[in-house]
Amino acid sequence: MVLGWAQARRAAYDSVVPLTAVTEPLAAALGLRLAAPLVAAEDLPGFDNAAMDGYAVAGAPPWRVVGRSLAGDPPPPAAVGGADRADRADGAGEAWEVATGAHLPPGTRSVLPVEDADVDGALVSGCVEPGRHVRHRGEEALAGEVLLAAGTRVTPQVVALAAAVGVSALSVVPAPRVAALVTGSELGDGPGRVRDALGPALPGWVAWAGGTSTGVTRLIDDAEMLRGALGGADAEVVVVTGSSSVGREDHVRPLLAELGATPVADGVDCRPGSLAGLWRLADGRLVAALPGNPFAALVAFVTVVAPALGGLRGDPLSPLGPVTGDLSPHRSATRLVPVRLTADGVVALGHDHSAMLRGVAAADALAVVPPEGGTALLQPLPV
Ligand SMILES: Nc1nc2c(c(=O)[nH]1)N[C@H]1C(S)=C(S)[C@@H](COP(=O)(O)OP(=O)(O)OC[C@H]3O[C@@H](n4cnc5c(N)ncnc54)[C@H](O)[C@@H]3O)O[C@H]1N2
Ligand code: MOO
Repeated sequence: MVLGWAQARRAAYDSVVPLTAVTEPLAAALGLRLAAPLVAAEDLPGFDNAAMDGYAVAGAPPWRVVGRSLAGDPPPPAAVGGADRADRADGAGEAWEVATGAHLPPGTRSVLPVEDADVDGALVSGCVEPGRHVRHRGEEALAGEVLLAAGTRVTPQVVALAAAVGVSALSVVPAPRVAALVTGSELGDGPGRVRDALGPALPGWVAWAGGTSTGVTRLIDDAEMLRGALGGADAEVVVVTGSSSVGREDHVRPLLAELGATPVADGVDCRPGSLAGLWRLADGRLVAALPGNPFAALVAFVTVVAPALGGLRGDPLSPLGPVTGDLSPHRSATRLVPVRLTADGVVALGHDHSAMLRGVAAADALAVVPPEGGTALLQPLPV
């Protein structure tokens, strides 16, 4: 069934569930969604330590410097005495010179920053509140504590937190794999042929939408070749460009019907991109039809492929914000228009027919213009 543009986008998203979780090292998990909560493996910090370069002390000044604790040093021995000054000839408590991040020597409670310290030979004095400039074991996280919920996107900051709490691998929803089949006997270089614009673009579109491209295969217009390539595509989503229309050599829809594929969207009421479609095969794979006309193919990609990939990754379907601008609607269908963003709204760039590329290559985004001339929305473009 032909769906409205927003309906098709929603249907593509709703047609999938997140892929089965995998465990990945931190670097490979970047950008994916947590499939399980992030749980601290260790306390953070792992031990009481100095928050400033200076002197670790206890009790009232003055203090006698008895040692040095640098970051990375083993914990200093116990029995540092801030309180035992009564035993000392000069009446001073003890201080340890400490670096930021160093173990806080046992018996000390505060760190006097070096710039606040008066040093007189082996004696240090200065003013510091009890407990100041100390980071306590577990004050940010305790081992076993849930730090982030499942569904959180693994940003570089999440990677940093995981590493800090001793977690080196994460349970994540993997990126869906996408195989591209670019059909067209006319494609190629030389007189009378048409240069392939989509094959070079598809890996970038897939990466932008959060998929992993497994490769682009060029096919001539042949039903059996398409059947073979579709059957052999090892991916969650197969994107077929061209061959989506009703001509003698347009094999996508007849083949999908023959295979008994279930339509999610069979045509979209938009211009360009009306021939876009998405189906589910009996084996669970999705097949997307992208019209051969390049701008139409991109519209189809953002309409049905990108939302499906988002759903497979466990991403939410992002709401599209309204835009204003001088945008002329189509009489009956949603129009997608390449636009540039300005402080006063959007400006249509032209070159926006189905077979064109100049408009969209120069555009910041697409304006999604409803037929009745209501509020237009801003659809981001692959970057
Ligand atoms: N009788 C009808 N004809 C057409 C209809 C229709 O409703 N009834 N719809 C038109 C629309 S809209 C589109 S869009 C195209 C879609 O055609 P196909 O998906 O079947 O694609 P092709 O026929 O193979 O190619 C169309 C056009 O695009 C060029 N092309 C194809 N692949 C590439 C590529 N990889 N890089 C650059 N250009 C490509 C191809 O040479 C054709 O010019 O159907 C209309 N016809
Ligand atoms: O699918 Mo055709 O684009 O309507 O441009």
